[in-house]
This record gives sequence, C-alpha cells and structure tokens, in this order.
Amino acid sequence: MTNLIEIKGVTHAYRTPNGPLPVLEDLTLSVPEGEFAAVVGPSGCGKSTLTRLVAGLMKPDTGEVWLHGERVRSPRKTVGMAFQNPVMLEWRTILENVILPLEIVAPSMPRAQRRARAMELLELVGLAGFENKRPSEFSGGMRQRASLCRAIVHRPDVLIMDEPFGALDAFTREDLWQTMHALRAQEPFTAVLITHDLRESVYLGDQVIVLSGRPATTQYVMDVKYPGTGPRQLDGLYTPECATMLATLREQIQIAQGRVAPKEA
Ligand SMILES: Nc1ncnc2c1ncn2[C@@H]1O[C@H](COP(=O)(O)OP(=O)(O)OP(=O)(O)O)[C@@H](O)[C@H]1O
Repeated sequence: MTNLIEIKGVTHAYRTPNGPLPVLEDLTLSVPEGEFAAVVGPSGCGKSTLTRLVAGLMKPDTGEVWLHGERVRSPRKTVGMAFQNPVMLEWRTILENVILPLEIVAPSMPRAQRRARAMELLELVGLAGFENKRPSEFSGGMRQRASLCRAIVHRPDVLIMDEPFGALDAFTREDLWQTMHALRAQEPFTAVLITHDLRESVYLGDQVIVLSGRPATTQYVMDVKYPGTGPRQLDGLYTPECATMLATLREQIQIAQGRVAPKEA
C-alpha cells in the first residue's frame, strides 16, 4: 500500500513575543492511501499545527510534508477539512453550503451535476429532505453532518478533521461515528482525525498515532485490530480486545503528559 501522507522529520516553532515556541520536533509519520489515522496527544501538543502543515496552510521550519507523491508547499485543493465548529454561510441553504467547494474547485461542473453530487452525500448522512433549510435551523449534529458532506463533496484525496465531534453530546457523537463509517464505505477516502476521545480513535481509526507532549513527536503507533468481521459495531468497544487497546492508549497519553515513566524496552 502506498503512503498518501508522508511527514518526514518535521520541526516547527511559532514565533511569539516571548521567543520561539517549539511545537513539533523531528516528527515523522505516514498514512497509507485509504487508511483512517486517528491522532491523539496531550492538550496543546501540536495536533492542530500538524493538520495545518498537511493542508499546506503553513510551512514547517524544517522537514518535508508529502501528499500523493507531491511535496506540499502551498494550500491544497485536494484536502477536505472539517472542524469542531463548522462555519456555515447563513444566507445559503444547507445544500448551497455543501455545494460551495465545487463552485471553487470545479466551476465548470454543470449546476445540476453539482446539486446531484451534494444531494447524494446529504442522503447518505440522513439529511435528505432538509437540504433547503438554513444552517440556523439545524442542530449541532445536523450541522456537523452537513459539514462532513461539504468537506468531501469535491472528492478530496484526504479528509482532515480537527475534533469534529468534540462539541456533540455522547449519543449524537456515536451516531456521527456510524455516519463516518457509512461515508467511508460508500466513498473510500484517506482520513486524519484529531481527537481527545480514545474510544472514538479506536472505533474509527485503522491506526492511532499518539503524539508526545510539546514539542510533539510520534511517540506510539497502534494498528487497530477491531473485534469482529465486517462493518465495525459499537458493541465492539465493550469487548476485552478494545479494553486492552484503550488501556494501552491511556497509558501512552499518561506517558506523553509526563505522568508515568515509559516502561523499559
Ligand atoms: N499561530 C500561533 N502562534 C503562536 N502560538 C501558537 C499558534 N498556534 C498555536 N500556538 C501554540 O502552539 C501550541 C500547539 O498548538 P496546537 O493548536 O497545534 O495544539 P493542539 O494539540 O491542537 O491543542 P489542543 O489539544 O488544545 O486542541 C499551543 O501551545 C498553542 O498555544
């Protein structure tokens, strides 16, 4: 499997009035094409900075970021992004909001085709029938569903999500996890998810990458062996296999926070 994302020896510091703030330190990681990588780490360690580098919104001080075999040096159209608080244009309907990236990336696409593409996704996430509503009429969960559609409507190479479900209640969040699996089953894409929720990382991730405390480096990578065959079931989270994976991740986070010493190899 080829790697869609390659981050090689990336080091970055922000310039602040108090001097440089080192955020990433010789960070190396890769995400194979079609895989879902969940990234966890202590608060403030540099997770969002990492997403900005992959999207080409920032350049690292040193090191290289590669996407689909091309060095990332500027913002990429082939990246879709979703955030905790999706910004929607209130004067547009939900359908018109979802169509927006196509207007920018594929301006020559016929209007009917754009609408059909957006509707296809809205149906997939359970929002068919709501397409003519305004964002203000939507709940947080509905906004986030629409935001996911908008992020992948132009079929990006990679979907980057920065705590997209962080502000949702636990039940809505679990619904959205299932929606995410449904979306991926329909249109396989490579994904990077920043999250603070270890259960979410295991339920959604093919791999979970644990970053160290700031300045962040790749501390630990777990290949998720989710119990059961076929589509992942939420019940799987309550099995001994998942309990073991979650305990390992929790310990890694505590090491990253400096609360526990790493075990001798
Ligand atoms: N533009 C900036 N200028 C200066 N410092 C910044 C800037 N952006 C982020 N930082 C600082 O860099 C550090 C890493 O920030 P980043 O948002 O990447 O961390 P994070 O792991 O995503 O945080 P959290 O888990 O709290 O969401 C933080 O200390 C933050 O305050």
